[in-house]
Amino acid sequence: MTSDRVLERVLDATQSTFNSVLDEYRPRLQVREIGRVKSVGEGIASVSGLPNLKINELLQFPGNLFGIAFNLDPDEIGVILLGDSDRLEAGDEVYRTGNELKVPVGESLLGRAIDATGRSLDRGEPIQVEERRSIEREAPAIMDRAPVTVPLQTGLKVVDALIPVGRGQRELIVGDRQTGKTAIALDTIVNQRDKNAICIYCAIAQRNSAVAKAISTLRESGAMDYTIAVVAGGEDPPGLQYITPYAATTMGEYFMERGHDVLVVYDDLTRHAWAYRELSLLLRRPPGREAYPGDIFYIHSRMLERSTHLRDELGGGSLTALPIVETQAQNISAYIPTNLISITDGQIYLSPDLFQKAVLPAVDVGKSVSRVGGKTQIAAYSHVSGDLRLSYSQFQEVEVFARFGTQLDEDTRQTLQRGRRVREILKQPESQPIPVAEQIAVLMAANEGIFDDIPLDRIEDAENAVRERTIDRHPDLCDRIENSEKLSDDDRQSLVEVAGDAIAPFLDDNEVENSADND
Ligand SMILES: Nc1ncnc2c1ncn2[C@@H]1O[C@H](COP(=O)(O)OP(=O)(O)OP(=O)(O)O)[C@@H](O)[C@H]1O
Repeated sequence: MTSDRVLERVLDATQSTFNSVLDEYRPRLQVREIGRVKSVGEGIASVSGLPNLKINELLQFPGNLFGIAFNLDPDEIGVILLGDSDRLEAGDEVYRTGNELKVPVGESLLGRAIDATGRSLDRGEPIQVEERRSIEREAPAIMDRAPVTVPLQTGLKVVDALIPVGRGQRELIVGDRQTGKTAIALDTIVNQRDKNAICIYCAIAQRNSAVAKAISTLRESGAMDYTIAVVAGGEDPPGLQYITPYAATTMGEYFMERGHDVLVVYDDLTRHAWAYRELSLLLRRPPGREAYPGDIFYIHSRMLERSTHLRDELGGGSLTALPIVETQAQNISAYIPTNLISITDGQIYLSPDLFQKAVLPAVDVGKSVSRVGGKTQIAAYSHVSGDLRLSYSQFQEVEVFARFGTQLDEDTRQTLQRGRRVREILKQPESQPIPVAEQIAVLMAANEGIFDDIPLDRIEDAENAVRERTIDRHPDLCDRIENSEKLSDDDRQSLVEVAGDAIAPFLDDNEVENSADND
């Protein structure tokens, strides 16, 4: 073979190898849409150059900072930032992620304090993410919902007897600052121990000390075992505060869809509305009443609509919402409180006047209502709630006149005597939930006038004696009450007799006839 021929064959072979390599070559291309930061403000940024961006899409900024596309105008995009924006500058690059914000969900979150994006706030191990879900999800359809039939016991006599809450209900806790709103919600969480419920405490822009206190109360009472604390601090960017309750709802839905009963406390939605107003004003959305944007009702209604009781075919789980709203100077007709009152299925109103008089929990029974819970109440409450409500409201009316020092007839004197004792009995210290059977025993005794002759300062001891004696003497009856069985006349008679025995020592060593004068 001539050298020319050899060269020709080598070239042919090289050509075919080259062609086959070229055929197999797949360049690794990554397409990223990159925009630019136009300007940065307090918790927001304005971005340009991302024409295909979708609303609510997550954007990535330098320094692992994320934001959500909020305003899509033709020439610029308004973004709410979810982290510290100190180092962000005009001209920085912005990347699309193609996704909405998704938060971790799952059992690994139980017992942890986290922020809305799943970052650990309790200096524990990093969160093990099993699954992520979008923070904005559609509420269950009407056909997927079942009626609310099971009670959610708060362990508070005044709430369980007079303003009962059902699993899947939305009950607003409303009141001025420092009236014990958080305390009621935390007591309810503490009372879910051994009741197979999952709880989520969602703190929005609360003082750090208040959040730390709430979490330590839950830890001390063992409630963190079944609770997740989702927290946005007061100094966190408004964007993070805004998304926190949606993230908490998504975390709750995960458990609801697995058939659990879930309780979510939103503490509080006044501050959530403030965060949204701040963002809207910074992004130049048109302000409306009290400078809130036009969709302020919708941000709360679409979130609370996600609370429900699912049909058995869908697992039968439930998500109960206890949103908290703060009023200024007892003005419940302000914009945000009225919105929330109309969205929810009732409200527990806390009165600063009662708080000052040390009537705690400071629940104003007259201004509180539960539109759903009554149908779910444990059967035994039907023997006590009606009479209790009547005698208490009569007392409240009469008490106003009695202050003028008028001469009182015997009936009025008795109404006052009973009412003062009922009020004393409805008092309850924090973090000390009372089981249903003991509540029934005490409230039935109060209705029957068993406490009428006991001086007010001894009522608490007498009440404790009645509770102890009832559990001791009638454990079977207590079990039946807990199982929502109806009480027979004999059962009621036995409860009243036991209460009569239990309070005897409190009558003996006191001048009975003077008790009314001591009131
Ligand atoms: N039942 C109770 N018995 C005794 N103290 C109580 C009771 N309920 C609340 N308190 C006390 O009242 C104070 C205010 O309670 P809490 O923080 O729950 O009120 P709040 O309305 O949530 O306050 P804020 O407006 O700051 O959120 C706390 O010091 C709490 O310990």
